[in-house]
Amino acid sequence: MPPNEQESSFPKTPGANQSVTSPVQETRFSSPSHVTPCPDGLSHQSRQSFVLRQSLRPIILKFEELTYSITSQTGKRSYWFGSQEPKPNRFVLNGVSGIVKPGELLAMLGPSGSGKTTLVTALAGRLHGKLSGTVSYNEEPFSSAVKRKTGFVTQEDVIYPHLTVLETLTYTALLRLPKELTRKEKIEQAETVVSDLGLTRCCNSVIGGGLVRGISGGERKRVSIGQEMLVNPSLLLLDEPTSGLDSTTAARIVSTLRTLARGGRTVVTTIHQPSSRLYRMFDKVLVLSEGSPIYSGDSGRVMEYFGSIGFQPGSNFVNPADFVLDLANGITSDTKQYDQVDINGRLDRLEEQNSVKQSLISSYKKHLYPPLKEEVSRTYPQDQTVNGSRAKSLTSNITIVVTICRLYEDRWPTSWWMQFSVLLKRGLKERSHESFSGLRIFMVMSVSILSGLLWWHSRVAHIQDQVGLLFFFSIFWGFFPLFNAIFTFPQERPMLIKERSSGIYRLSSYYIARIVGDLPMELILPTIFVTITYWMGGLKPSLSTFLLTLMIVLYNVLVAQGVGLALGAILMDAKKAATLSSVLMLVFLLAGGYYIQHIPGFIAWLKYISFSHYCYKLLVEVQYTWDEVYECGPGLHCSVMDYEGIKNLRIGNMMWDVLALALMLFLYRVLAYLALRNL
Ligand SMILES: Nc1ncnc2c1ncn2[C@@H]1O[C@H](COP(=O)(O)OP(=O)(O)OP(=O)(O)O)[C@@H](O)[C@H]1O
Repeated sequence: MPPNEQESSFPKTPGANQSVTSPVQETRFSSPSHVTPCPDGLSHQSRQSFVLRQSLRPIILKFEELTYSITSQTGKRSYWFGSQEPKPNRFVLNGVSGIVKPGELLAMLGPSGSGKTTLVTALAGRLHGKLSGTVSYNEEPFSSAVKRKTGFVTQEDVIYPHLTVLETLTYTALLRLPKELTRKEKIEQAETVVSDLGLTRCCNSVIGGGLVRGISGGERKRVSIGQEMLVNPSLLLLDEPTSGLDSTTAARIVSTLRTLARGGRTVVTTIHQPSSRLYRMFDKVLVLSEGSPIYSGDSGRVMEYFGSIGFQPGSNFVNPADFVLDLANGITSDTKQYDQVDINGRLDRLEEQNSVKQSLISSYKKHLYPPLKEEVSRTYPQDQTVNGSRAKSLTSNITIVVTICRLYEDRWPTSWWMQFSVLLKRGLKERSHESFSGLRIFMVMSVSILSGLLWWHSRVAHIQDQVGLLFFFSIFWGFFPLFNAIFTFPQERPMLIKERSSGIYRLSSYYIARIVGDLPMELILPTIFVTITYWMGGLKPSLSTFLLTLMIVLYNVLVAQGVGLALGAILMDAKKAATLSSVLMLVFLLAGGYYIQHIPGFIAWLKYISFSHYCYKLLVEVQYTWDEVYECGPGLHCSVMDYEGIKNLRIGNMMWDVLALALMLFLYRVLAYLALRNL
């Protein structure tokens, strides 16, 4: 990384210095002769630039008459079921149409709650529910191929907080770039994005978030954009990429978006309150008022249009964005200010605002919608895509482009094994702080030493104490891994949704990587615990018995972890899962066979679903032999197997207990996997 690269270098892509030209002129970037991704004879640097800066396969995005409604609740509770009565539908989007071509940057403006996020999510193919109307990408519906060519930056940045900027982008590159690129090339792509987005200065800083201090909000947003840029998306959709940022950083981000658009991409962004400097960078704007469009077209013609329908700004020097946002709220230059009106006046004012909004919606339908509808329904020649006729006439470069496009159309960008190994490494790195957290180690060490002292050199003569220690093993190493595991998927949910909706990896590779990644710590801590407590507690001084005890405890840990994963994945709510697992563990504790020896028959079945019961039984089975005796009264010796607490366990064939645990180990993990599939 060049040491002199400073943030001021941002952005350095070729289009950065270009003047804002019409999108029609810009389509030259999409010419196939320019989009050769990796022609031989070029340096690495220029190869990367080609891939990053020109769209491989431009997309014309069209949306027609999009309408989306939600059913909210009235708040009245039904007497019997406590459910709420459904309210009539509320329109979040109402007849929104538009067209964005490669090379264009469209901004969606509107007051808070006007439906911008809903619209951009619908265009990204991620909106589920009652969406009507059509969205097409080069005249085709949304598909996995489109998904892979689409970058979507959500309003909240979903990035791992403990990875550095470079690590974040490198892992994304390794996962998202096609398998035909070498590992080295992918890493170089990530480095190029780091420098292109002016992130060089903070590339080794952790992202941060929550309680972890990391890079700034603007830098984090650029990392999110960089993650999408890595795959050289043909269509880039962003939800409020500038919210919460200072005007300079916001301008930098919008300037990057414009540069990306100039590279032949179709870029759509929602934006809250752009300054006039930012506004000038947009090619087109779409203004929403309560879900209905009031303007759609050239950004430069907005004042002219509203002037033509009788809405003039109060002064000559007004930011067009402020002006249209006021209009979208129903506020015109004639509307009285808040502090100038009383309660009655406010009611009048609301009516006035509603009538302004209605008048703007009607004007849109009358003046803007007919030509827009005509433009949207026109079929555009596919000569902007490599599959078009122009492509056929071109030389060997095209072969490379077509190959790359085909790669992007594969179901998955990388092999299962590659996904697994990258996800495993990324997970280990991200969670290393928590896996090896001093607090966890301290907790396990202190509990093991304390229990070792409490059971210090217990003897078979004190059979009840010894059996209690074995029961404690099964319960402690049931609770602890279960509680750790229930948080796994609720915490990972946003990342999983984000990455799975981008089609980056298979669920199976993620799932197995996650389970394997958690294993070392899940197994190391109980090993330390058992080693300390077993010998301090005076259990059978035999290496083979110790090893068997350890294996049973580790087996129990894996089953408990599976239960926790399944509960977390099914409920997807850590609080609910924690409550349910407390109840479950309490049931297992009571039904385990240690506290209550004579459980009534009608409820005795509970122990068969308790993994702690099987673990406890196995621990007793390996600890004692049939010929062992204990002092059951003064001068009296009884067989250990006749001790009430052991007799009731019905010790017999260990194989069944091992099999029961194996079944649970498998079933709970399958349950968790199936629950994740429905995310
Ligand atoms: N799934 C949903 N459940 C309930 N309300 C919803 C849902 N989706 C959207 N809405 C409502 O639809 C309206 C539009 O929401 P949306 O997030 O699209 O607005 P926005 O313009 O992006 O707002 P902001 O600028 O504040 O982010 C809001 O009133 C929101 O509460």
